[in-house]
Amino acid sequence: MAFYSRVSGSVGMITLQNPPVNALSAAVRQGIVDTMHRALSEPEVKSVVICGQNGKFCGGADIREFGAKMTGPPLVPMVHLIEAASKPVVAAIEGIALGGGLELALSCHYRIAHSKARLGFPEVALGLLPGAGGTQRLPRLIGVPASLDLITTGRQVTAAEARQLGIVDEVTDLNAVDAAVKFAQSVADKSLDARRISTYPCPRPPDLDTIFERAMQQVRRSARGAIAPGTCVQAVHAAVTLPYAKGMERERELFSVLFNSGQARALQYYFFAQRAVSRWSTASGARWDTSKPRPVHKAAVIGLGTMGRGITVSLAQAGFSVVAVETQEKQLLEAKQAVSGMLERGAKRRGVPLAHDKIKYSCSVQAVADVDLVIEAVFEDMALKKTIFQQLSAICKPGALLCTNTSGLDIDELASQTQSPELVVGMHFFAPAHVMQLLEVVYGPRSCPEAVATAMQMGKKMGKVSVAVGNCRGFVGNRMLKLYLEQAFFLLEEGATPEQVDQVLEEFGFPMGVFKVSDLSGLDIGWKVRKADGLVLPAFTGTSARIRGGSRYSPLGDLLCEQGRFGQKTGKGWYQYDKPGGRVAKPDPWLFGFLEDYRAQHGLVARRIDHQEVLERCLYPLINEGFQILQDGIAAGPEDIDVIYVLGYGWPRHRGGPMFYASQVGLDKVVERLEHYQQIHPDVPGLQPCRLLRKLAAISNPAIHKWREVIQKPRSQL
Ligand SMILES: CC/C=C\CC(=O)SCCNC(=O)CCNC(=O)[C@H](O)C(C)(C)COP(=O)(O)OP(=O)(O)OC[C@H]1O[C@@H](n2cnc3c(N)ncnc32)[C@H](O)[C@@H]1OP(=O)(O)O
Repeated sequence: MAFYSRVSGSVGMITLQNPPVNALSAAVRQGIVDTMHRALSEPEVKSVVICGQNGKFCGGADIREFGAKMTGPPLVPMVHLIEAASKPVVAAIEGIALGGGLELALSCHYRIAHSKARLGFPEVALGLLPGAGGTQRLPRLIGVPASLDLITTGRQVTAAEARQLGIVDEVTDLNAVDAAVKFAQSVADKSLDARRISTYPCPRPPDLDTIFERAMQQVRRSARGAIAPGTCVQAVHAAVTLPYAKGMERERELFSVLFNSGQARALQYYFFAQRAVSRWSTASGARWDTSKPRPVHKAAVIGLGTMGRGITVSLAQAGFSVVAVETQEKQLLEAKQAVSGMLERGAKRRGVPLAHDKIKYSCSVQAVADVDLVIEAVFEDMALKKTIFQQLSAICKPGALLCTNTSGLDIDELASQTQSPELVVGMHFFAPAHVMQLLEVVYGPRSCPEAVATAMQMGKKMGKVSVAVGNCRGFVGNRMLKLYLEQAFFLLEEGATPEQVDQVLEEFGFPMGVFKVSDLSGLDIGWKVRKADGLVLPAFTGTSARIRGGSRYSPLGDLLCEQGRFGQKTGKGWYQYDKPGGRVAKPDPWLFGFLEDYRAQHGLVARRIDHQEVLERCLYPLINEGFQILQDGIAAGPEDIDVIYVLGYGWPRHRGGPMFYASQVGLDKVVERLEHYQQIHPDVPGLQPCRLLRKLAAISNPAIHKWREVIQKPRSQL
């Protein structure tokens, strides 16, 4: 709602009230309309101030209402009512003015912002455009190039930048509402003719066509299939080329196209999913609201390879004191230099103070004796990790949390090396650890709720989105990835090429296809894991060369590694590069010959594989594994899986994540296609729809937020 009061006799004050961000719900819009009419009808009121309760002006349209039938007054007539008012209206912007909130502010005749306020049009991230006149008013106020930047990127600006751009009239360090009241009194008698932005002509730069062409090219490059950014460009174009009323009509048409698109639904689902994962729960019943994190002031990182360095930087930047340990003097020095460089670049980019003095480097593991939490980040070798955990258990003070950065090893096996297995959790960072936003927090069967809560909170403090997952091989992300990789290999055996598979996946919206990513990460990493698992056997031919444990296995990746083709680092992998370390992937004629020889050797006849099959074969087994993970209680809900895939594996955000995508495709269709492929390839693993997927498909594809009701009480696998 919005409530009305009178200040100093002559100022009508409208206060938005809808915690937590004063979003423009039906009740708030109704409240604004009613109180505006009241302010305009009271003769003593000479001017009006609009502000938000609890130091937040307005977070925009109420996204929770988007899926439901529209009630209450629409936004557009509401902003027109304000702009057309005969008394000056001043927006007092504290905290945030985002989306519809900024549109509300732009309909006011003046804007006063607190210095800490942030303003912007984040609609593009929800698959929308500013649909209450934002695309028509902003260019009239600040010009086309700056508007295109803000509207197509969703970038939020500080009050200082907003002042510089001309979005706000005044910035104050004091109370913005008091300042707005004073300001409103000072302009009470002033003419409003020059204050209604919709009446301004839209500035028309001479190189207009070039500006719009460049903007379109830019969004096409960065949007990877998302439709909202390009539509935002079209809406701003209407501001320049059409009179205001016609521009508003065009804005409405374009908004409606976006609003009704599957992309907007996916992005809005994702918005809430990313927030939902902080309300974690574990298979044993521990929960975010009943588990208290332990205080952590000082942390340690053991092992300063690529991952350890990134983790050290993240911890120091988050304000923790860090003890960084690498046992060899030479490696320690190298790591110190690398970490310093990363911190310097980070400080420059983010305009924050350097965090060098937060880190103490040591060659001795004894240096971690007094820390509150250790993150072991040595390479993926269970024997080595076990030794370190035995040492840590003996050295660390009682109550210290022992965490391992692993991409898939058994947390419980490590916990069993310590005297306090309840204090052991996994923290699976993604490379580069100081950049990637995702953290999988892995709880073992014995991890206590406080340990999980502490790791989750540490992740948040490091600026990460932490997702709590159960302990199993590969956890959530890599467990599902295995199925995706396997299918990609099988497709090569059957006649596809790496370029074809990658192209399909990139058209779907992944920044890179599976083979390009493998080349980037290094083919030897998976090879080492497969060797440790006993999957890499000496070369021999015949059907048994492609069978492991009764299922089909493709040794293609192993064969490439045997040739020393490890990907970008060696200049050759699934593609060729101009030099070792080169970045630009080019098709390699050698590989075509290699695949032909391989097929001939194994009696395989290449067939034409179409786009649809590549997509379904790569994605549906991965999705099926996601359902198996839910069935096993390893992830608490589909949102957890989707957030992991969007933030950790490049799944296109405008498709919501693999589980949301499946819900859009239709679960019955996913089951039907998996069964189809299973019939054709009965020996291929991962094609058999799991019980939960079948069950959900059978009850007519319930909406994703209803799945939890069907997922049986997670039975602890742990
Ligand atoms: C004709 C249509 C015209 C206009 C279209 C629009 O206006 S679309 C909406 C545009 N606004 C946004 O996109 C803002 C989205 N919100 C945010 O970016 C952040 O939430 C915000 C406001 C910067 C606050 O961030 P913070 O990190 O402090 O908190 P958090 O993100 O966890 O949010 C707190 C809870 O508020 C809920 N929430 C936030 N914004 C909205 C909103 N616009 N509508 C409804 N609810 C919103 C958010 O979901 C959190 O609640 P939770 O229960 O945890 O999910």
